[in-house]
Amino acid sequence: MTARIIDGKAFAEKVRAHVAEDVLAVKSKYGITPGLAVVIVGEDPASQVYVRSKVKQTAEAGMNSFHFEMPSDTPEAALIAKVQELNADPRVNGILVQLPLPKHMNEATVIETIVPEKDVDGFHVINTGLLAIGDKKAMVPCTPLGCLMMLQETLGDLSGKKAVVVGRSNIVGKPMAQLLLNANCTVTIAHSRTADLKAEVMAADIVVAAVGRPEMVPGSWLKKGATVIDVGINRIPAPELGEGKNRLVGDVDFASAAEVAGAITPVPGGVGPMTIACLLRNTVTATCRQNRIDL
Ligand SMILES: Nc1nc(=O)c2c([nH]1)NC[C@@H]1CN(c3ccc(C(=O)N[C@@H](CCC(=O)O)C(=O)O)cc3)C=[N+]21
Repeated sequence: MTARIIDGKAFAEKVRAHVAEDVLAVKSKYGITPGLAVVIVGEDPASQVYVRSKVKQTAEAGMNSFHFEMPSDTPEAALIAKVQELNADPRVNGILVQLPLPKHMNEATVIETIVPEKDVDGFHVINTGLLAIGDKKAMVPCTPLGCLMMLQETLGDLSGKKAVVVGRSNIVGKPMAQLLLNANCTVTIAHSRTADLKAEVMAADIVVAAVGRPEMVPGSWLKKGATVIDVGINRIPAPELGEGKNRLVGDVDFASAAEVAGAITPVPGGVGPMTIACLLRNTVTATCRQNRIDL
């Protein structure tokens, strides 16, 4: 069997085109331009590519993009003051504080400072709680939302499917499990202490891998025909490409998994582009809610 490749890049382009249409409508009907503010503390070279495409795609969607870089030794109080300033700025509809933050900061304290209505990452406890009770007002974290969209596009109705989420982070694993549960899947969350990970994965129709360990899920663990969503973005040395070169791999061993799976997302070109598209989508949603606009 050779799996169907789920083209996240192409899907994300469609989502962004739709977002651009909505932005145009909000502008022409209400004279409002959605604005997204991104705050980055310290310079993490791995996030540079991500930030650049985020800024570029915000502009392409016709939205305003506000960008703030603060040095890594910024006091937490100064970052909180910045967030409060953005909370109060009517041109800013969405606020993203790039994670991880430097170790001297408490991430939860900073995230809880963002007003929930502008929390386009969906990381605020209010949004986490709204998602947990299945309330449509929840801002849903971008990566799990992108994964859900790809699953629905691939499988249609997810009701009754057995899903395993490998990884229990607050930003991917837990919200992913909530979304799958809200979509009527039977959900297992597996993690580093799971007794028999292979058996859990083997039982699943849907596998979402979000652990950050390069190629840790081999094809031999998969049920035949399973749908595999690979959230991992790992940079590993690739001497075959030349000295000092790297390549991107997921948390799933793509070559062996593609022999067994029914459909699978590639890395790159799978979940990553969908994450950014969903961030833009969330920013438009936030703009409409803040201005009581019904598109
Ligand atoms: N508050 C916060 N929200 C985030 O959503 C967030 C964050 N912090 N911190 C960093 C991570 C990382 N992240 C990525 C999103 C898209 C790609 C992406 O589009 N990747 C391309 C490849 C890019 C490349 O070639 O390196 C792909 O997978 O095809 C990557 C990484 C969002 N993050």
